[in-house]
Amino acid sequence: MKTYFVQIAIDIPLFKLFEYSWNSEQLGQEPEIGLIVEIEFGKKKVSGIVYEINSESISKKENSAYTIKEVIQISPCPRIKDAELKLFQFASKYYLRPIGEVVFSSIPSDWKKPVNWPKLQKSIKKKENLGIKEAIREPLTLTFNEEQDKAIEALINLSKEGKYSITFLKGITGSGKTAVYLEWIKRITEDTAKQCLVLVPEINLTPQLEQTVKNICIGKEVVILHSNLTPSERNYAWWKIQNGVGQIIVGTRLSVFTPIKNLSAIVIDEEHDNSYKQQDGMRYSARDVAIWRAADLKIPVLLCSATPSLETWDKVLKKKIDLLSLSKRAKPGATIPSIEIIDIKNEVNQSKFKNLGLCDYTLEEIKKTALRKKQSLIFINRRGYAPILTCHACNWKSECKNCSTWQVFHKISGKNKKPMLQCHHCGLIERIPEACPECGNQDLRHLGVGTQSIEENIEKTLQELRILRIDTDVTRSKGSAEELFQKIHQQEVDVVVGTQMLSKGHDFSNVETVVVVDIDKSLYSYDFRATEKMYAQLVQVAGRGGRGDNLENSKIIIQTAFPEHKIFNAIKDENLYEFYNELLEERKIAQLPPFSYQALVMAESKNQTMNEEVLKGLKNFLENIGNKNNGCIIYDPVPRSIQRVSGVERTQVLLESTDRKKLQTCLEKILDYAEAQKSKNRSIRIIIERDPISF
Ligand SMILES: Nc1ncnc2c1ncn2[C@@H]1O[C@H](COP(=O)(O)OP(=O)(O)OP(=O)(O)O)[C@@H](O)[C@H]1O
Ligand SMILES: [Zn+2]
Repeated sequence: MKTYFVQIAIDIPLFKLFEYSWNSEQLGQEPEIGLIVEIEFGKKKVSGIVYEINSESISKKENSAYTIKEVIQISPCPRIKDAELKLFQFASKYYLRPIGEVVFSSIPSDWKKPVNWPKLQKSIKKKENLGIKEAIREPLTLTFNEEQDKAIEALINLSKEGKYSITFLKGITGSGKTAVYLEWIKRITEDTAKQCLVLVPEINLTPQLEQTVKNICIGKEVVILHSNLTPSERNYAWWKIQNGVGQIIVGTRLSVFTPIKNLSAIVIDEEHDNSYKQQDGMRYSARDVAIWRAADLKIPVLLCSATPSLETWDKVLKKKIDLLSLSKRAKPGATIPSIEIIDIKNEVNQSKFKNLGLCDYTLEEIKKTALRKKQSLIFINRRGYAPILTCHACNWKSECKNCSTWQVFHKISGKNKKPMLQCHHCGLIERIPEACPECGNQDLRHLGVGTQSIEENIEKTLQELRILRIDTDVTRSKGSAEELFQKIHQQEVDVVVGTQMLSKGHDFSNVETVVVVDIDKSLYSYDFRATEKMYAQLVQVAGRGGRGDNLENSKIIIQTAFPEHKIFNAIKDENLYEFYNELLEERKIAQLPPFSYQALVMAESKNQTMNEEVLKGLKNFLENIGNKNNGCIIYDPVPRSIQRVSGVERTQVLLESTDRKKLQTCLEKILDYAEAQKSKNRSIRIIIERDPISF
């Protein structure tokens, strides 16, 4: 046995591998790419992954005084397999992040410290010995309708072919998409060697889905993966998946990187959902990574939604993605709610409406719904009591000290449930001033509505009703969201007020009336995706109504001052064809995604001018290396839409190209520039983001 030199990737933000020597005799085996090992880095003992093997040292050649440290030991982690290494390499290159960071994002973080290894192994053994006592379940068997049958058959044929395919299952809300893909997965996993990955957008969606998966796929080991698991839960889940024991994996975006022994199919539920996009660290899209992974493994991938992203829909139209459709609600007795657009133009200036945020008609309908023993759901995308506190005399506003945004007025805040001002960006919490900090006037007023004020208004006006509020302020502790959703399922409440947490995926059986308030700002937004996002949100929210028996009065009430906006016609018949064609046409004319590819280069520091200088330098840099017009448009530096967060000034440059490869080449050059800037000036952070969805 001999000595080798291995290049190791570590979880640090440096685009560099580190050389160590490998004493095969001492380590008991020859080196292999993908092994996780213990090394000394600086003075710390850390985990690293073997990424390259050489028989001679590279660093010694360059610098003979260099002493090369030895790999200390091999971890008990299974070796990262070639297919996964390829996946990590792709993500590292495409999203321009160091490989070590990508690899270690796929492993529970406790494994990063070698001192933990024995403890982690012990905990896995303990859990294995304990065995899981799964409750005995009544299998949920559905008689599928014709469309569902057709979709299932088509999918089964695809998985039999054993090659890459990409299919979009378009189904109106409640049309039984979940039932279809679960039946498919159940059939695939009848072969006990096979594993399937189901990606879901939100953590709070998984409890109900977990039960449904277990009731349909009886006897299969279902593993749930999301960021709210305890470290020991995550560790065991990851272990089971790697070893092929967990056959069905239901997880949020991070699970897309999990090593899976025999991955045979991927489902991306609610594929349009923005939470598939990671917005910090490695800014990846789990949907796009999942599709790449499926193509690489030559397995089928299924995207599902009632409201596809325009990117996906464009590919459907171009026949790059196959289409399967479900056009009816699946449950016998379920209805499609009627849509009522309520014009509030005449009411917005009336003090009654201003105080309540709800018009008389809406209140009346909520009351009638409760009298019929049905539930109402009020959707407002803003938590807190009111978005701004203001002084009537001098026009002072509750601006955050650290950010270029307003602090939100919370009437109930923290454990003591006291009124406070909260910044939703930096988290700054302050007492409500007794008088205006500028002019001393004591008459401070709040502007606009939030979940808390709507809740309070209904409590006051419809006293006999039982009300529940669901937003992240009340669901912060683990498991509490689940408890609250149970209250809705068990008919313990008449009216639910909540944020978008309410809108996705929930299968409520007694919601008759759905009310949507305060959406007008998003209808005319600078964000070119605003209409698409709003459409998806409205259809999803509307889709929570009329899902059970005896809900023929089911209706969706949308309060708006712009009833003529084209979005409302599109929602009325859940017919997206025409509406999407129109949106695509607009994007085509403006050469916006999906007709071009975008990236952001962002600079963050305490100094806006410095940010701009550095970003301006970027253009010169590209010109100097002869890259001026390499098929990319590079726009001028501008402040981000929220310019300052936590005292940090944020500036961006947008890059656009109709050619993905050209954009990639350009970004790789920019990465060199960013790295050079970083070593010159430590007070500035440069971030590159592919395919951004918010600006
Ligand atoms: N063939 C069927 N017969 C009876 N009930 C069905 C059938 N298919 C699905 N269902 C039921 O209809 C309800 C909605 O189905 P599912 O959740 O699969 O729809 P979905 O299209 O995924 O909905 P959404 O997009 O709104 O989340 C569920 O309660 C499900 O059990
Ligand atoms: Zn702030």
